[in-house]
Amino acid sequence: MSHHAPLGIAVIGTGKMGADHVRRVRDLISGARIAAVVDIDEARAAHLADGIDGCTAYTEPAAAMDDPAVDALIIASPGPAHEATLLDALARDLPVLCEKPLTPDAESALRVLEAEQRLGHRRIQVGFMRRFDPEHARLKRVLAGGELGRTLLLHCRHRNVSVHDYFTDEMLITDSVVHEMDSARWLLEQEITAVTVLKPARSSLSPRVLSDPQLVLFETAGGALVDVEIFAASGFGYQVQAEAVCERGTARIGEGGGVGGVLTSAAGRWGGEIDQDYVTRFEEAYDREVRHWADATRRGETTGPTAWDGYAAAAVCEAGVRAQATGQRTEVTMIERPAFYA
Ligand SMILES: NC(=O)C1=CN([C@@H]2O[C@H](COP(=O)(O)OP(=O)(O)OC[C@H]3O[C@@H](n4cnc5c(N)ncnc54)[C@H](O)[C@@H]3O)[C@@H](O)[C@H]2O)C=CC1
Ligand SMILES: O=C1[C@@H](O)[C@H](O)[C@@H](O)[C@H](O)[C@H]1O
Repeated sequence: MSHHAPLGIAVIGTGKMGADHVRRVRDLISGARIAAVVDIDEARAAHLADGIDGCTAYTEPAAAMDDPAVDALIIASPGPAHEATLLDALARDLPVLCEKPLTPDAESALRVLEAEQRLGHRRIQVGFMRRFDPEHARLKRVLAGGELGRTLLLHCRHRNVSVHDYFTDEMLITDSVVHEMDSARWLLEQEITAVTVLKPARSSLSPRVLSDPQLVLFETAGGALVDVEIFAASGFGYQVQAEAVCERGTARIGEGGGVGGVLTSAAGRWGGEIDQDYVTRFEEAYDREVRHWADATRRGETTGPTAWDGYAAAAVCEAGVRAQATGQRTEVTMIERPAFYA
């Protein structure tokens, strides 16, 4: 498929991320337009469609997929809804940008992986947008450059101001730490082999259903250790930080506090602002991610993070959820990487 007419995109799930992707495609992505929006909340989709020329609102993902104006999909419904939509999309050979997680557990991710392989070509890009973040890309280049030697440790901090009211302990792993699963695999170019989860005293300010914060430890195939602090309701700001400790030095990102990292000195104080949300902290990454996907799709290609990457993260999530529940170090079980995803 090579597109001259604008690529007609359906956005499935029009909550926080979906609505942001709709705005992004509408305002920033050349050669693409929003042809449909889908939400089980009929009023939400209808309200969004109202402001966009030639956009139809649906409550069923499959109905949008059957709309001849729709060439490709962005899936931004919650993780547990992704599998059914992905399988329907693959059955129709539609290109998809699927928000992370691909699916929340390994078995469902494997079903998606198998369906894409049966189709015989890649159609899924997974929304691991940190790979498109300039800071993460610089860290990747430094580590790949080899001057610092092997990476032995990766210290990560992942702090949200707050989370949706439907957030659970499990989602700390499958919805939040899933980002570090992907960034660690990508930065270190190694699979994660085991997960341990430790819980300090919970913050009395976090939602009662959450044991928040938690400390998650990954072991990797090459012997590196990755520790991740996940603090879902930190209250004060959005921070994603990483420091790689290598044989000949360290490299760290995420210290600037986001919003351009401007440090001010005034009125007897110094400091800067901290982003309050991923929507601003990763704005450039999302823009680059969606542009990359739309451009590749118009060329008839699928690139970026693969369904294999989504499956690998889901396999680690599954071990992580078990480790969280049992307090035990839990080994990751995953299939061999199929040649299809080499
Ligand atoms: N890459 C990133 O940094 C981020 C990714 N996400 C991901 O984006 C996705 C959506 O997250 P949010 O926007 O925060 O959630 P949200 O709760 O704000 O929005 C989800 C929307 O999907 C709708 N929905 C639920 N089931 C559906 C179905 N089967 N079909 C169609 N619509 C359905 C809901 O009614 C709601 O409007 C999740 O996969 C999440 O992990 C979310 C935030 C940041
Ligand atoms: O993907 C995201 C959310 O779904 C998740 O819940 C947050 O913890 C992450 O920081 C954000 O990037």
